[in-house]
Amino acid sequence: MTGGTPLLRAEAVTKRYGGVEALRDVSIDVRAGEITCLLGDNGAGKSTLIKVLSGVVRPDSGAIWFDGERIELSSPRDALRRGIATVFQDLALVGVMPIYRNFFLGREPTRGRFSLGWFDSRRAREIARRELREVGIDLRDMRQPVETLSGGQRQCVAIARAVYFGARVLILDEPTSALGVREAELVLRHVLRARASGIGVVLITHNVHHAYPVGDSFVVLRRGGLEGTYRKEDLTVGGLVRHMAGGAELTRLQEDLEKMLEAVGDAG
Ligand SMILES: Nc1ncnc2c1ncn2[C@@H]1O[C@H](COP(=O)(O)OP(=O)(O)OP(=O)(O)O)[C@@H](O)[C@H]1O
Repeated sequence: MTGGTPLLRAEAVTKRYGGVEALRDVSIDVRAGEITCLLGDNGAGKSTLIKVLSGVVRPDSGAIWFDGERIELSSPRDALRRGIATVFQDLALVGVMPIYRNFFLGREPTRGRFSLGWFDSRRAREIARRELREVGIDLRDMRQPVETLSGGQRQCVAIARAVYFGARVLILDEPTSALGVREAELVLRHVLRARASGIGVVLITHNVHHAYPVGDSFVVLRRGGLEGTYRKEDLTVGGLVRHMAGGAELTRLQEDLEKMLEAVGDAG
């Protein structure tokens, strides 16, 4: 286990929706300069956990710690103000708007001495072009609508925006789902750069083959509970697949089957 205080920690978090226990006593540590992968089957509780970490839902019980201090996240804005940025699957991009406009959506740089200064589009275009070029997306015209970009490029715009505006924790909700191999690679490279800059990344995915090469630790959820937390050095890709697929339950099933076969053999 890596020492030191985690940047962000959820401790024994429980969240119920009516009779459904979406999360049961789940803990996760997010460390600066590491990628923490959050994995689990459909309905395992991944979305609920990231909603708790990003201030969208309040847990029924449990605690959130940031920089060693216990905090309450009252809203997504509150989380963002602290440097916890989440890129949800819809990416919060406006397809028909130019790339640079999307990059600054709601946070436009202004010119002039007064707060009512006008939007400095030239500067905004330069910044957006520079930031995207840094992650390997070299586009000539920042005025082209964001919808003309590929899925991976759009994902990178959303990530670059969060990083540029000072994310300390970056939560990515299935950023590589529905992407081809090359596109997923583009996004994962970008995620690695975010890690190298000291950001604590939470990467939510179904895909073990995307998670394993980039992850430092792996949190596996199962039916709302914590199946386990593993460090990369203690885990093979096969091991991670087994944890995802049910781990202990599958092992028990295999043992039961072996016993049955032995019994059949003995009887024969
Ligand atoms: N707003 C809600 N109201 C009622 N039940 C909910 C709500 N949100 C989630 N749930 C339930 O909580 C459980 C966990 O759901 P959650 O969306 O967190 O899982 P997930 O791991 O993100 O799944 P997926 O990969 O399918 O998105 C599921 O049984 C789901 O039906």
